[in-house]
Formats: sequence, C-alpha cells, structure tokens
Amino acid sequence: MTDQGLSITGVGYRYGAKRALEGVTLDVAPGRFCALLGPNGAGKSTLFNLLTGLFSTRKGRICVAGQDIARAPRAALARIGVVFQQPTLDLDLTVRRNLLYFAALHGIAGREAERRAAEVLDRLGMAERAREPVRNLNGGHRRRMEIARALIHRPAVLLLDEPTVGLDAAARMAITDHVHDLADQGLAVLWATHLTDEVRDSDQLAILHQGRILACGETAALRGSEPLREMFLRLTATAPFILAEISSGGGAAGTVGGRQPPGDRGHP
Ligand SMILES: Nc1ncnc2c1ncn2[C@@H]1O[C@H](COP(=O)(O)OP(=O)(O)OP(=O)(O)O)[C@@H](O)[C@H]1O
Repeated sequence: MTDQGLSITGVGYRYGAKRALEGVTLDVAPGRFCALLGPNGAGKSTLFNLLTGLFSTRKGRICVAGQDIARAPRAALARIGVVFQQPTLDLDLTVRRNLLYFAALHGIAGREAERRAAEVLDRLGMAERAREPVRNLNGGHRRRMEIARALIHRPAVLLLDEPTVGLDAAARMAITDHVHDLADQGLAVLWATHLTDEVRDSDQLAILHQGRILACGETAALRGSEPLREMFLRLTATAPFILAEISSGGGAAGTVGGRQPPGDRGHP
C-alpha cells in the first residue's frame, strides 16, 4: 500500500450480470511507471472509469495520494491527471488557450495559469508550439499536449488509457519516452495498453485478463528469459485464475496472480 501514489485494493465491478473486474489489487508508488497490460475486453477502461470517478463501486477501495475516492472524491480527483483514449482538445483554440481553459477548471487563473501552462509545455518539449492552433498539430503532438494538460494541476498520479492508439511508430516511442521521464521525475504513472513493446524491463507490470490481475511485479523478474509478448499471450490464453507464485517474497520480484488483499475472497 502506497500513501502518496495510487492504491487499488480488492476492486470489483459488474455491468448487470456481467463481471468486468474482480479482486483487482495494485499499488503504484511515486516515481514508478506501471504498465497495465491487457487484451481487448480485459477491463482496462472499466478500471479507469472507477479511478476517475465516472463509475463507483462498493467492492474494494481506491486511494489516490492517501485520499479514498469513495469518501473524499474531490480530494482524490484533485490529485489525478487523466489522458483518456478519445482526444478531447478544442481544435480551434491555440495550445496555450486550451491549457489556460483547463487550468481555469481547476481554479487556477491569471499569471499562475500562464506559469503552469509554460511549465507543462516545457516538460513535454512543446514550448515552441504554444501559440499554434491545436488543429495544426500532428497526432503525436496533440497527444503530448493532452499529457501536458493533464499535468497542469500538478497531480501525484497520471493515468493514461491506451494513449498511443492511432499514432505512428516514432510518435509512439516519443510519447512513451516522455511519460517514462515524468515517472522518473516522481509521478506515479498507470499506462493502460495492449502493446507489449511499450513496456520496459524496469517498469512495473500488471497483466489484466478477464477482469483479474494475472501477474504483477517488475517486468524483468516476471518474464525471466521469456519474451514479454510470448509471456503475455501464454498467460492470457490460460484460465484467468491464480497460477503460481514466482518468488516466495512476492513484492520485489512480483507474483503471478497479483497481491491478495487481506480479507478479500475474490467474489463480489
Ligand atoms: N456498458 C457495458 N455493458 C456490459 N458490458 C460491458 C460494458 N462495457 C464493457 N463491458 C464488458 O466489460 C468487460 C471489460 O470491458 P472494458 O471496456 O473495460 O475492457 P478494455 O480492457 O478496456 O477493452 P478495450 O481494450 O477493448 O477497450 C468486457 O467484457 C466488455 O464487453
């Protein structure tokens, strides 16, 4: 359990009779890049909707920088930056204007908003594009701008839901590098993807399949000598139940099956 990053404990969610998430437990500490790797339908978007307060559940607990999202939603959401799968920029406004508008939504105005806009553009290598209409930017730069926008209120946790969808290889690599840099600077990052080549050996990795965490830990320790793509395909072709423990200690090297929360029986 992390007090300053993201802590998800025993979370479940159903769409009517359809179980979308069950017993999901995952901690992302400040300074860590966690890849949430899952095939289509694994439950990534459902989890993001819970993390961003769009959905709620009575099953399990989500804390952001120590704030429980069910008990203190405003405080918890104030510490989260989100990049959704679908872009939500105003194409007719300049990059700067988009950022100032978003800053205002967070109650940040005037010179402080200008300062923050310049700061986040600088962090994403976009400073020289501030005065351009968003419409002029290519897909990769629009994505970078959305990440900059998600940082304007200085969140502790950054969530990205398949942020490289539709981008070419060079733009994908640039975005992936930028977000790893942000984690190195102290953010807790949760990056949902179904692409194994976006995951580095030093990243934290959580494999989600059919609503359950099948494996969680440092990527290098989890995959051993097996290529990640093969490990991912092997695990997600297997029944979605706890498989085996990779290390007796669990935490450092990681487990296949995920951390089990105390008292969670895994049934909603
Ligand atoms: N509104 C809904 N009603 C019923 N079932 C749903 C609904 N939304 C999602 N599901 C189901 O819940 C499960 C998880 O879906 P979710 O969209 O969270 O997965 P995902 O990992 O984000 O997939 P993708 O990568 O395709 O977006 C899937 O089986 C999906 O069919």
